[in-house]
Amino acid sequence: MAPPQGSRAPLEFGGPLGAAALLLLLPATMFHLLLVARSGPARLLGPPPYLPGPEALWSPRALLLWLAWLGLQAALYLLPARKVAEGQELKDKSRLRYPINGFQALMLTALLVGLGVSAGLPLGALPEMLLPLAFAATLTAFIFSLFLYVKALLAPASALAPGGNSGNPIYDFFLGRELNPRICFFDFKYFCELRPGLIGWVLINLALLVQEAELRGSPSLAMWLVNGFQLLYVGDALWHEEAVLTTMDIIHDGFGFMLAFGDLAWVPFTYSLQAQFLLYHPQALGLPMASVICLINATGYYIFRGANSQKNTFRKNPSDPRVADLETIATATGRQLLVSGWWGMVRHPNYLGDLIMALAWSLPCGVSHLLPYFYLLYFTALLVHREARDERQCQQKYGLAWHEYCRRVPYRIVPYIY
Ligand SMILES: NC(=O)C1=CN([C@@H]2O[C@H](COP(=O)(O)OP(=O)(O)OC[C@H]3O[C@@H](n4cnc5c(N)ncnc54)[C@H](OP(=O)(O)O)[C@@H]3O)[C@@H](O)[C@H]2O)C=CC1
Ligand SMILES: CC(C)=CCC[C@@H](C)[C@H]1CC=C2C3=C(CC[C@@]21C)[C@@]1(C)CC[C@H](O)C(C)(C)[C@@H]1CC3
Repeated sequence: MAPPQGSRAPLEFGGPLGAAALLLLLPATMFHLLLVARSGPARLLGPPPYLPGPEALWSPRALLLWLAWLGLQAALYLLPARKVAEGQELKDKSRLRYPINGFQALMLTALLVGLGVSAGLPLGALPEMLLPLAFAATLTAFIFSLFLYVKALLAPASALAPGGNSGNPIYDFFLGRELNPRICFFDFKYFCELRPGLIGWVLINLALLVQEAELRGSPSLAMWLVNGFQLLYVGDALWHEEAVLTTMDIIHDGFGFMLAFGDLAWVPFTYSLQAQFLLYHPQALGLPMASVICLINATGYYIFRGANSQKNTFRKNPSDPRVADLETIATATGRQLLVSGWWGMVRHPNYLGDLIMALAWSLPCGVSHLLPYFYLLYFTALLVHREARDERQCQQKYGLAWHEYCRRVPYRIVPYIY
């Protein structure tokens, strides 16, 4: 059994108490949002319209459907991949290998859903099942995180994450102990981060669009925009799948309840909130306003993609002609930091682009309710917190060079503001 590691790593999320609170708060928030989105007043800050009884949450059919979805995505993950990528170097100097076939999984899922619908599959009935499906996903996340916690007890010390090994079971269960839990080639964290939740999100959006068409004759322009923007975001994530290998979640965070619940339940059931809201609260949106919103989304996407691609290209090969002319700072680790281009504008240009897109996803829902802006508010808090965590890690990693970078690029996310 591996001894607890990293016990001196500073505790995050308010330590064991904060982790215990989040274990309850995150699922409660998700169910609150699901209930409120379909209620008339749709008040984000008000009480839920009713408290669902066990019969509204528990459905063997929903559980079966959810497990079949996970099974389908796992089977698609195991299909031959166009490429196998290597991850970052690990503590023991080894590198893990990852299949790059996420976009293929998205396309095959679309094909299967298309075939199902033409054979009579009632996609428009899915929105009625959101509550029991979310319950099934939450249950799965709890059981799966328990499995991951136990599995980590058998893992060698070198396989453990820098955080998540405090010795406090609740904290470690929440944060995750093992960095890259796997069975053979099947990497649980990498699979969950990009497949069932992200693809499930766009499928739920599509089902909401279909139900709106069934109810009102055709989908509204607002629903088309939300579906289109979020499909672009998910398609982009899967097209640039390899880039996820350099994100904080894969490199630094253990795989525990936070990510398992986040990937499997939180993403599909709360990120589809705008489309859920639009089904029950139709909004009239004119073409001029729709064009402005498209422009906002395009600007956000341009910054998000430009910044992420610039960093990934640079990390893969600093002499790549696309980044070779950028100004850099040398660090004691041998790695360099970009100080011009996107990364010379603010220290997290990719977060800025992501936030601008988040705004564009909410605007089609109008300004009469706060609820569709939940994603923007939550995401701002998540990214500000994430930026602070990354800052600490970079300070540790790069020391003086990081200080120099912060001096040269003083703003974190929004130029001249933050
Ligand atoms: N939709 C959602 O719910 C969420 C989306 N995201 C998105 O995921 C993406 C990835 O985010 P995340 O993993 O947090 O962070 P980043 O992709 O920004 O990665 C941060 C890392 O980049 C490297 N880095 C920082 N500054 C520089 C520089 N100047 N030059 C070169 N490398 C630098 C450092 O790692 P090193 O030096 O070791 O390479 C640092 O640890 C973002 O676009 C974010 O918006 C994130 C969370 C949730
Ligand atoms: C509140 C809660 C449960 C927090 C858990 C956070 C997770 C929901 C997010 C942490 C990092 C994420 C990323 C994406 C989705 C949300 C989570 C899992 C991401 C896959 C979305 C698509 C992007 O293009 C991305 C690949 C850059 C991104 C990676 C981080």
